[in-house]
Amino acid sequence: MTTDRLTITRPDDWHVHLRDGAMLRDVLRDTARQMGRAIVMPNLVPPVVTSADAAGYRERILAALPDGAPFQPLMTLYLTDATTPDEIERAKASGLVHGVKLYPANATTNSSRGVTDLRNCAATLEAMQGIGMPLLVHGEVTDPDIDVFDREAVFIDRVLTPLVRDFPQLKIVLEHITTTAAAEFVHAAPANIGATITAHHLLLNRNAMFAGGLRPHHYCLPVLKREVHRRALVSAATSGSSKFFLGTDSAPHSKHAKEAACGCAGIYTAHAAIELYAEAFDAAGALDRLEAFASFHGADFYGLPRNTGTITLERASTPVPETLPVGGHDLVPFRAGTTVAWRISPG
Ligand SMILES: NC(=O)N[C@@H](CC(=O)O)C(=O)O
Ligand SMILES: [Zn+2]
Ligand SMILES: [Zn+2]
Repeated sequence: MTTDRLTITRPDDWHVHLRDGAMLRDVLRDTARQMGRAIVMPNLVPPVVTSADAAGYRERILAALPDGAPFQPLMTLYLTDATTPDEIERAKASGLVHGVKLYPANATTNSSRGVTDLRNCAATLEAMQGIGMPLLVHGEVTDPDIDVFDREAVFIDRVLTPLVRDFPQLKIVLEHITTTAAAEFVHAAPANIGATITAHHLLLNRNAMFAGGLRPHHYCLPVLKREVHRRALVSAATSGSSKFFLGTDSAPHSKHAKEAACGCAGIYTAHAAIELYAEAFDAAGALDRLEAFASFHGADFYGLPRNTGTITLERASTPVPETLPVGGHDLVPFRAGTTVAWRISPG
């Protein structure tokens, strides 16, 4: 029997880029339309490195929210070589900061001030472990000798495995996992290790970057992988394991920044996020597992209450515009000019 309507507890997005300035208001509307809360990434220019930065950014988000939207931003700090244990204490005491993000220096968009060597952060990681502040990880090595498709797997061997050994109580979220290696690592790890999975990594393999020509709107980091990896991610997301939860990594860049000689990494999915996950779960015959993945596992991992409201999804082929106006520029959303198979019921 196929399900055409599905009511679930309002989901949360445990990894999203809302940006700042002119872009913020437009992308926030998409996220706030469906998500109860979101873990907001700190890779602004300049990055969100102190609790004071996070509090200021949170105020700008709240000011940009549509009236009456029941959305709560959950703030993060950007870890640098210079982040102190005191800053972690302040972050915890603020009650606003829910994670600290590790970007290996130059691994991805706006990561130039990221960590050059995790050994510089030992005292800070110790403080995070002690007070239960999660470390959120962009898990790719930056060594130019490592093939771009292997950067996540090598990160797990070289960085994550020793990190878990040295800080066994540290809560860690391996963000936007893309490989069998990552799914297996997280499955086998203790309960303090979780992972987010994006909709686009559940729906696409790397062929999508080269379908009939170069497709910059399918370029993100970590880059799309082979079909065998996509299948492993679908298995993990639909397994029912509480270690895996929804994190869109919706990462807006303007059309001109993507369609360029050196195009930016990032895929925009916030306009249809839960709808795209519904497609992926439906294709796997696992719609009954969507609610726990989207609305329970993340909240439980972060030690936050589950949302109480609901949303209803209905099966209906829904067009996606060629472009969306975002901050005065055109942005090309995921599925631009085509359709998504689900929509949120208006009534
Ligand atoms: N995922 C991406 O391709 N890009 C993200 C950064 C990130 O999450 O690595 C961005 O900020 O644009
Ligand atoms: Zn990342
Ligand atoms: Zn991201």
